[in-house]
Amino acid sequence: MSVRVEGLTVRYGSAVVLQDLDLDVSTGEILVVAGPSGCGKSTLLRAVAGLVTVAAGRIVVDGQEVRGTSRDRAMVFQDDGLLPWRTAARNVELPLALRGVPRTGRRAAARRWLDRVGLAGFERHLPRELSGGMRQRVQLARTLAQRPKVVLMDEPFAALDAQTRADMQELVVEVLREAGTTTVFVTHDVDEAVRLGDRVVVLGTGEVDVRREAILAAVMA
Ligand SMILES: Nc1ncnc2c1ncn2[C@@H]1O[C@H](COP(=O)(O)OP(=O)(O)OP(=O)(O)O)[C@@H](O)[C@H]1O
Repeated sequence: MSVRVEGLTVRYGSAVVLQDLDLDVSTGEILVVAGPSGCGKSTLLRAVAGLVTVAAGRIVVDGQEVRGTSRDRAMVFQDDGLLPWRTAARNVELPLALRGVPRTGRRAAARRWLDRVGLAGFERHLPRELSGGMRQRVQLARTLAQRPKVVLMDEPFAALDAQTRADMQELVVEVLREAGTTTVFVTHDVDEAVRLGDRVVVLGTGEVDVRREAILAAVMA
C-alpha cells in the first residue's frame, strides 16, 4: 500500500507541530524519518496511524483517506508492549485471537513468526525470561503475524545495546522486504537511518529528502 501525505498540518493547542508537509511512500518502500527531538516525527507516525486530529491536509493510504485506525496500519514502539503473564507465543497470538482467528491457525502463525525472527524454542518463555532484544523480536513477530500492509515504527530499537540493535536492524529489513510491507521508520540516529532506509526524510529543517544511493555516496566519499 502506498502512503501519501498531502499538506499535513498538525497542531497541539496553539503550537504548530507539522506544517504543510508533503510526503510519499511507495508500496514496499522503507522510508526513514529522521530529525531532532521535538520536530514532530512521532506526530507524523501517529497521524498516519489515524491517532491524531489533522488541522489541515490529508493522508491517503492506498487511495483511501485516513479517518481513524485500521488493522492495515500497525505501530511498533520502543516499549515492546508485551503482556508479562503471557508466553511469547500467546503474546503473538493475542491480536489474532481478538480478531477471531481460530486457535490452530493462530498457533501456527505464532510458531512460524517466532521462528522467522529467530526465536524458535522460546515460544513458551515469559517476557521476563527474554532479553530486551528478544522481546523486540516478539513484538516484531506479533506485528507481522497480523499481516499489516503498512508498518509504522517509532524508534523501536532506541533502548537496545549497539550489537543487538545492529542485529535487529538487519532482521527488520529482511522481514519487511520479504513481506513487501510499506514502512515508515522514525529514528534520530543517523547511522540507523542510513542502514535502514531506501530513502531518508529529515524533518524540521525545511524537509530534506535523500535517496539511499546519495547517502551512501556521501558516506563513502
Ligand atoms: N499530545 C500532545 N500534546 C501537546 N503537545 C504535544 C503532544 N505530543 C507531542 N507534543 C509536542 O509536539 C512536538 C513534537 O512532538 P513529537 O513527539 O512528534 O516529536 P519527535 O520528533 O517525535 O520527538 P522525539 O524525537 O523527542 O520523540 C513536541 O514539542 C512535543 O512536546
